[in-house]
Amino acid sequence: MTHFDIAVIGAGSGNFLMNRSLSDQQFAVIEEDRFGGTCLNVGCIPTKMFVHAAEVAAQVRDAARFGVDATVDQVRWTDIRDRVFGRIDPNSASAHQHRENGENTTVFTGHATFTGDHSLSVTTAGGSEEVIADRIVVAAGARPTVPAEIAQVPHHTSDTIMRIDALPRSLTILGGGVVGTEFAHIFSGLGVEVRIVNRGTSMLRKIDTEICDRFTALAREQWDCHLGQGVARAETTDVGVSLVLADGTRVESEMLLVATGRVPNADRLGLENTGIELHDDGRIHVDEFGRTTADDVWALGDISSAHQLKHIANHEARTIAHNLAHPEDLQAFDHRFVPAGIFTNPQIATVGLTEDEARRAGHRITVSSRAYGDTAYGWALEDTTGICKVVADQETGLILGTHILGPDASTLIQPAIQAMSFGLTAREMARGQYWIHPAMTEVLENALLGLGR
Ligand SMILES: Cc1cc2nc3c(=O)[nH]c(=O)nc-3n(C[C@H](O)[C@H](O)[C@H](O)COP(=O)(O)OP(=O)(O)OC[C@H]3O[C@@H](n4cnc5c(N)ncnc54)[C@H](O)[C@@H]3O)c2cc1C
Ligand SMILES: NC(=O)c1ccc[n+]([C@@H]2O[C@H](COP(=O)([O-])OP(=O)(O)OC[C@H]3O[C@@H](n4cnc5c(N)ncnc54)[C@H](O)[C@@H]3O)[C@@H](O)[C@H]2O)c1
Repeated sequence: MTHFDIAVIGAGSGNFLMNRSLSDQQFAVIEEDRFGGTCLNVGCIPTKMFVHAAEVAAQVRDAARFGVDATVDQVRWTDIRDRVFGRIDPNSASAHQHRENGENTTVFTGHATFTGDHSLSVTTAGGSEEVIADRIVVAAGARPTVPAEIAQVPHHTSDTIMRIDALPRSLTILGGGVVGTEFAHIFSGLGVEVRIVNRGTSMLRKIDTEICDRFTALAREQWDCHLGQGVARAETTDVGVSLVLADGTRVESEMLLVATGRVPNADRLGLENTGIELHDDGRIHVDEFGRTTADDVWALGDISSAHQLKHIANHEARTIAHNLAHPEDLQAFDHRFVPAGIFTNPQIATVGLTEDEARRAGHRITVSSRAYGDTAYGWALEDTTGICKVVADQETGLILGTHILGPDASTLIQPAIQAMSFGLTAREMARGQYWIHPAMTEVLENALLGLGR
C-alpha cells in the first residue's frame, strides 16, 4: 500500500493537474491505457488530421469549378494513417515518460477502482496494488456505446476505425451525431461510399433548427442517409455487414462504424464503495467547484461534465488544479457560453442558446441570418450553402447565441464567443471595431448589423 497526497484516475485531461502550484504534492497518476486520453489518441486530434487529408482530396475533386483541372490519382490510406499516428503515438509515449521521470509523480499502469472514499485498488499486468490518497481526482472519461442489436456483428467504433489497414469500398455509420458526421466527411472525402443510419429524423439534432435542417439536407446530398429509423437486426453477409431497418430496408456495406454516443466510465470505478453520487445519465455529480459528494474527491471532464468537449475538460482541470492548490479560495467552473465546432462538411460551430432555446427561456429575441454567399469572400469561395445566424436579446442587446455553418465556421465564431464572454452588446461588437474587408468574418459583421439595434 502506498500513500499519496493526490491520486489522479485517468491521464487524459487529468494529466494537466500536475502544475507548478502543486509541485509540493506527491501524485499517483493511474492510467489503464495511453497517456493523452481520448483527445490525443482516438478523438479530436487524429480525427482533425484525417479531416484535413480528406479535405485536400475533396478540394482537388472540386477544383474544376474554379477553372483548375486536377484529379485525385490515389489515396494512400496507410500513408495517411501512419503520418497521423507517427506524430501522435510518440507524443503519448513521451507524456507517459515525463510522468514516469517526474519528481513528484508515480505512474500506475492499470485499472483503478475505489475500495473506499480515499483508497483505490489498481489492477496491473502484474497483479494489483493499493493506493491511498488524501485527495482523489476522477478524470476517467467516457467510452463509445454499442447498441445490443449490433454487438454480435463485426463493427468499429471511433476507438478502432482510424487504425484500419485498408479503406473499405463502403462504410455504414450508425448514428448521425458529431462522431458520425465527422467520420462521414473523412471517409467520403477519401473516396469511400458512405451510408448513414440514424434513429432521429435529422442529423445533429441538438443544434439550432435552421442549421440542423440545412445540414440534414446537405447530408442527404452527399451521403446515403436513412433517417428516423432504428435497426431491427444486424447480419454478417458476404459483402460485410447488413443492417435491417424497422421498415425492412437493408443497408449493407463492407464495414460498420457505430457512433451512437458515449457513456461516462463511472460504472467501472467501484463507486458503490464510496459516497460519490451519480446523475441519472451516469455522470458523476459535481458542484460548481468540481467537488463530488465524497469529501476531497473531485471529478472533471467527460465523466462528470454535461459537455463532452476537450476545451471543457481542460478548463475543468485548470479550475480543479487551482482549487487543490488554494482550498481557501475556490474557483467555480465557467460554463456560461460553451462553444463547439463540428468538423464535418460543411463545418459547423455553435455557442450559446439556439433560437428555440432562447424563446423557451422567455427572452424577447431578435434574430439575424446572413449567407456566406452575400459577402465578398463568400463569392470567392462560390459558396452557396453557408450561413451565419445570431440570436440576441431585444432588451439588453446582448448576444444569446451564434450558429455558423460553412467553411472555417469554428474559427469565424470566436469573436462571438469573446463578445458573449465579456458582455459586449451586438451593436458594440458590430460598430466598435474594424472588420477586415473582404475577409469571411464579414458574414458575422453582416449578421450582427442585421439585428437592427
Ligand atoms: C472521435 C472523437 C472526436 C472528438 N473530437 C473533439 C473535438 O474536435 N473537439 C472537442 O472539444 N472534443 C472532441 N471530442 C471529445 C473529447 O475528446 C473529450 O471530451 C475529452 O477528450 C475528454 O477528456 P477527459 O480527460 O474527460 O477523458 P479522456 O481523455 O477519455 O481520459 C480518460 C482517461 O482515463 C483512463 N481511464 C478510464 N477509466 C480508468 C480507470 N478505471 N483506471 C485507470 N484509467 C482509467 C482512460 O484510459 C483515459 O485515458 C472527441 C471525441 C471523440 C470520441
Ligand atoms: N468536434 C467535436 O467537438 C466532437 C467530435 C466528436 C465527438 N465529440 C463529443 O463526443 C460526443 C459523442 O458523440 P456521438 O456522435 O457519439 O454522440 P451524439 O449523441 O452526438 O450522437 C449520437 C447519434 O446516434 C443516434 N443514435 C443513438 N442510438 C442509436 C441507435 N440505436 N440507432 C441509430 N441511431 C442511434 C442518435 O440519434 C444521435 O444522432 C459528442 O456529444 C461530443 O460532445 C465532439
